[in-house]
Amino acid sequence: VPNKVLTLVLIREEYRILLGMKKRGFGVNRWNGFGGKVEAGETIAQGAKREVEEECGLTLTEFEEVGRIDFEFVGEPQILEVHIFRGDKYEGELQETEEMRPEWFALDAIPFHSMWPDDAYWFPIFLRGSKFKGYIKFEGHDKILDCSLEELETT
Ligand SMILES: CN1CCN(c2cc(NC3CC3)nc(N)n2)CC1
Repeated sequence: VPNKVLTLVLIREEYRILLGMKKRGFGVNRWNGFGGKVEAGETIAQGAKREVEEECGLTLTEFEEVGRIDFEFVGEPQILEVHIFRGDKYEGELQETEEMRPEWFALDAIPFHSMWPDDAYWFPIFLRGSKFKGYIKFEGHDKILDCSLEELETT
């Protein structure tokens, strides 16, 4: 079964990061970056930029892919291949949408208890500016069975 390619964008400033409270669908009631599926005819980066606009109204003007995590769920054949981007510069007005309620968080107050459990493992690598790739196996949506993360060159 081919992987399902998804995007995740974390817009980060010096001392704060932009997250959105997911109001419906996959990951509902958890804070997360912005992202979604990659559509036919668009690159992964174009898909990432589109999802940010759709989910919070901002237009990314500078962003780069910094990580990739393959997620497996016990009992499900399809791997989620999540491409993670750091958003550096943006334009536009932050807005709440049907999908997401955006909010800025201080880097020392990231609400990990209300996020996907894997975030606590790879956010520290992301926040020190490293590139990374990993594989994380879940049982359901709350239990991590295996986690392997590799830090690549430091950007
Ligand atoms: C489009 N979405 C869906 C997937 N996603 C995930 C997934 C994730 N863990 C995986 C066990 C689910 N952890 C974060 N932080 N984000 C990014 C946005």
